[in-house]
Amino acid sequence: MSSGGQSSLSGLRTIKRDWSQSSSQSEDRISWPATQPAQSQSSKAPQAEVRSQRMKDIQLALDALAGKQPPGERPEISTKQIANGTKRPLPPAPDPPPAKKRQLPPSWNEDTLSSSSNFKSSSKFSLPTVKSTSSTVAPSSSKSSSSLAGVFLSQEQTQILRLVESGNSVFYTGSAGTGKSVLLREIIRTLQKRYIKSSDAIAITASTGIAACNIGGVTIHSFAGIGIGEGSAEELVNRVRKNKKAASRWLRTKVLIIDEGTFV
Ligand SMILES: Nc1ncnc2c1ncn2[C@@H]1O[C@H](COP(=O)(O)OP(=O)(O)OP(=O)(O)O)[C@@H](O)[C@H]1O
Repeated sequence: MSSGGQSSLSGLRTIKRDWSQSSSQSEDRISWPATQPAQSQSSKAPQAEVRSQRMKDIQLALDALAGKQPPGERPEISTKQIANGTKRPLPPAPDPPPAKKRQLPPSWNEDTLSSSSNFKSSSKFSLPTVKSTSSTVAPSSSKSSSSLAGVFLSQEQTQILRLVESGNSVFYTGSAGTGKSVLLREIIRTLQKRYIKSSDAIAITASTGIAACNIGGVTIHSFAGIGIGEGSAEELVNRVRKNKKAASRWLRTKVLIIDEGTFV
């Protein structure tokens, strides 16, 4: 190995190395680019520029040795790709398809839609018309506007309703599903209209709590103020007379309705 020097403006010297003694090291031999010799002593090139050029040359040589590729030809790997574990550069994303223009029917005029006055008229929704149904209680004299739509009392139901309206005490019964509850709701509706000023005039009761809830009333025992109803009739009457609230209820009641009365 010999070392020699050729003076340059940067102050560095070209080192010549003899690699012939070791063949195994020949592959790693660095081909140091030769520093451009100073053309003349009187050159005014700044030392910093020459020094940076020298450093670039060295860097190029090192990169070429390490990667076998010039730095400019190596693919750029972003930090994102490294984080994702993908070292290969991703293919460029395809261009998004062009936005399709909505096709309007030929009868539509876009100028018409853009006009504010016409827009008001076109945005007027036409909801389906709901036809109100008036009282459907059969050919009765009472016109109940709040009765259920589509319910027409049968002839028998209408007959019972008329008896109640006339002030008669009525007991009606029938098999399951014969329309007793429907009739009772109509009776209550009719009487509530008649006694609209004194709501206490109608006592809506039932023999059981569930039956009372179905018609919006209370149990007959609760209304009467007799507790569980133990004792003789005289004893119960005396108990009601002593209960001022219960006695007052009895006195104000004009109509007593008892649903499921057969269970009392
Ligand atoms: N006049 C009517 N018009 C139309 N539907 C009716 C009429 N009367 C009763 N119905 C129908 O018949 C069915 C039975 O009526 P409802 O419940 O009043 O009978 P119910 O005698 O009280 O029965 P249950 O004794 O089991 O309580 C119900 O679906 C009711 O809507």
